[in-house]
Amino acid sequence: METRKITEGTTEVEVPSAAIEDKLPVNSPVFYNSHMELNRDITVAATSVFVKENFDFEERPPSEIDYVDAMAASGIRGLRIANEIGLRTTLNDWDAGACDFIKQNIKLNDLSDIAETSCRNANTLLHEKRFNIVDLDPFGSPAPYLDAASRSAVNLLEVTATDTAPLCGAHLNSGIRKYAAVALNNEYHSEMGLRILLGSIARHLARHEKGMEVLLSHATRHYVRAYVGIKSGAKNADRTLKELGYVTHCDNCSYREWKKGYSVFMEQTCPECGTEMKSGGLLWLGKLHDSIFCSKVMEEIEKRPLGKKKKACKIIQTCLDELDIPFFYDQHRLCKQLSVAAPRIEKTIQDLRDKGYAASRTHFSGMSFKTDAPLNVIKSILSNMY
Ligand SMILES: C[S@@+](CC[C@H](N)C(=O)[O-])C[C@H]1O[C@@H](n2cnc3c(N)ncnc32)[C@H](O)[C@@H]1O
Repeated sequence: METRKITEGTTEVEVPSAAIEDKLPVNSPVFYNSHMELNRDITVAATSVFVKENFDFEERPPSEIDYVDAMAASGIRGLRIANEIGLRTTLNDWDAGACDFIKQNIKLNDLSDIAETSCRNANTLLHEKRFNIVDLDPFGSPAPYLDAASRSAVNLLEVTATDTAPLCGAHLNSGIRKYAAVALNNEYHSEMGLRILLGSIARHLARHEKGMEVLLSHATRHYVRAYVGIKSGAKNADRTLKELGYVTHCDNCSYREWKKGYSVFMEQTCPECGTEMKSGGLLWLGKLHDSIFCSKVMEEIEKRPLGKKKKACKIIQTCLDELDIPFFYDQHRLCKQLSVAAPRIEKTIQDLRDKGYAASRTHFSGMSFKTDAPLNVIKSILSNMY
């Protein structure tokens, strides 16, 4: 089989040439997606910050903190964690061909003292063994692995989901089956997807009497990614579950309301235009980022030799600047409803701030913004009628 060496950060791995050349590397015996280098760059920076800043890890050398790359493929993600941060790493994949590549790549990076191969079903491994940090990066949905990962993870859980159709409401029933939640497929569907995933993670952790704190989460290209710090104990689990709730949305005029809680009463008729509204949930209505954590991730990205430094900085900076409330407004959609030309997004944000409201751009979409202003105020500003 023809293979090629590729480098990400300061780590080199050998992968089948077919994995690099194919547009969708489905014909390769081992999966490698170069488009996910950005995701891995952020993983290295975020994991490094978590380890440095975590109280529980004080005085412990990185080689005593264990990280599992539960779906490792070539091993690139976990090898970067071992090589670039020095954590004790388990690289797991149930595919024997992938494990051959992992073994070879451990040797290639001279990491045999801190990295080991495991060739098992991720669920079996995670149900049997606790790891300080668990990383899930499956094909498609992480839903089948969330229970085992929630049981295993002691300090940090990192999850990628590429099944955006169920998460964002495009495949409604699939989303209900996988995440036990109704996702609304409207203009803020990317934020909906991230919040549905976080809601599901919170409920899985709660079963194991663990709460969570969202340190960083983002929706980028075809995937969503979450980094959640774990707080063990029933009280923390109960506190976390209080951040879940429901949203109602009017497709006609974009009015939306959300409420935390399990038995909340919400208006079904839009108070703005009288249209029947749609309800979504259960989803995470808490914060999507921790600003101190994100500032440190930003500094870490700046310091490190990362291939996608510029893009990574842009994502984290926008997350940092983003008003951390649900849900963003799509300016084009609002302007279409009003039959007015869309102004520059900066102007809208400034106008909202000038009227005393909080407003910001959002990492979810360049043509959208977040604000605490009511819909009627936003619309009068957009139509220059305020
Ligand atoms: C998306 S790839 C992982 C990519 C890798 N983390 C990276 O950053 O390049 C998913 C991998 O999970 C493996 N996999 C799928 N289901 C699994 C399971 N139940 N247990 C263990 N590995 C699994 C597949 O063989 C595949 O190599």
